[in-house]
Amino acid sequence: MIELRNISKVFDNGKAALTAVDNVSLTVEQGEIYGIIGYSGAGKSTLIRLLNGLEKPTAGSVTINGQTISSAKGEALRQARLKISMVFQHFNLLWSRTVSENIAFSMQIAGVPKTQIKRRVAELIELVGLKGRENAWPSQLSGGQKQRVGIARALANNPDVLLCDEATSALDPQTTDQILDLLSDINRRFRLTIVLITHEMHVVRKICDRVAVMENGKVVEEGDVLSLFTHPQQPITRQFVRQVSQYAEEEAFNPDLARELPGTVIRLTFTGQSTHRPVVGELTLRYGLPFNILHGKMTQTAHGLFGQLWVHVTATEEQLNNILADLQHSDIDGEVIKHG
Ligand SMILES: Nc1ncnc2c1ncn2[C@@H]1O[C@H](COP(=O)(O)OP(=O)(O)OP(=O)(O)O)[C@@H](O)[C@H]1O
Repeated sequence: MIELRNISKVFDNGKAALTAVDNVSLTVEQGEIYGIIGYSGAGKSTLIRLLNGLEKPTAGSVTINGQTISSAKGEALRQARLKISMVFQHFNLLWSRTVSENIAFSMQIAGVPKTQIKRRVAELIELVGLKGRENAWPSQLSGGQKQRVGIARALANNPDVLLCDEATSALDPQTTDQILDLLSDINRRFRLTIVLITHEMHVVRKICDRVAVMENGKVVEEGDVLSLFTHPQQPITRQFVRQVSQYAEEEAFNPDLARELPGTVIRLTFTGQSTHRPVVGELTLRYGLPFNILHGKMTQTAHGLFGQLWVHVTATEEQLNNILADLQHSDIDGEVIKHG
């Protein structure tokens, strides 16, 4: 659906060159919610502007639905951009137009007949939950309502791709969740491909299928959300994972606890179906050993739960090997973090 091949963007003001996006290659599948996370200055905004053709890459190509956006010009680029919509952090509404008029605007520009516009606006108002607010002015709306208008407006021309640029960063946590639920609902109902950029891991955890982590213009880590949460490889990814409250630093397992105990401490990491199994109970019954739970945490993502449990047990070498084999068999990652 979306293919970025070796994309680089260098800004050169004559004195110094700055590489904002550095050799990025990504593929986003049709119907996916794809997150791009990074701190300020990582290159996310530049990357999203390359996706909708607002910036031309210095090197590489951007292809959306088989069309090469990076080399499209004039009318071809204009037509392609009609199918790539954007939702902004600060809503970017027209303040002198009502809710309905804001939503209608891009259809008027595209020359859609009036009766069709009226029907589509009513449909979109319903979809984003703004019934009764059709004639309100943007200044009369809450932040969440403004973003609902922004989303309705972005959907007006039935886009193939919805780009969200920090769409919830100006909202409070409760409103953020409502807007994320709306985006997730739209994605499911219309199989609309969504690419969102954010600096909040909560957004990724709540609605993304896959995620790319950006640092200094590069994608340093990429994968499905559950794998990234359970096996973050890069220090920056670990920092983002810790951002999510359940994984906050103060709730991390205290390694001193393991050092003081005789025997073995195993960290179990489970995802998906394995979170529903009474694993510790099963192991206790099978081996007749008392497992002591030292620490545990669970996190919900768009693809189900994942969790980690730290257990302490005194077992023979043979029992321990069997326990680890059993865990592997049940799709649970068992890591001995202290032995003997
Ligand atoms: N038009 C431009 N001219 C020169 N430098 C630019 C331009 N646009 C972005 N940059 C630089 O490119 C780098 C990446 O910026 P970008 O806005 O893409 O990052 P970001 O991850 O979106 O951060 P933020 O969330 O703060 O916008 C920054 O160092 C920025 O100063």
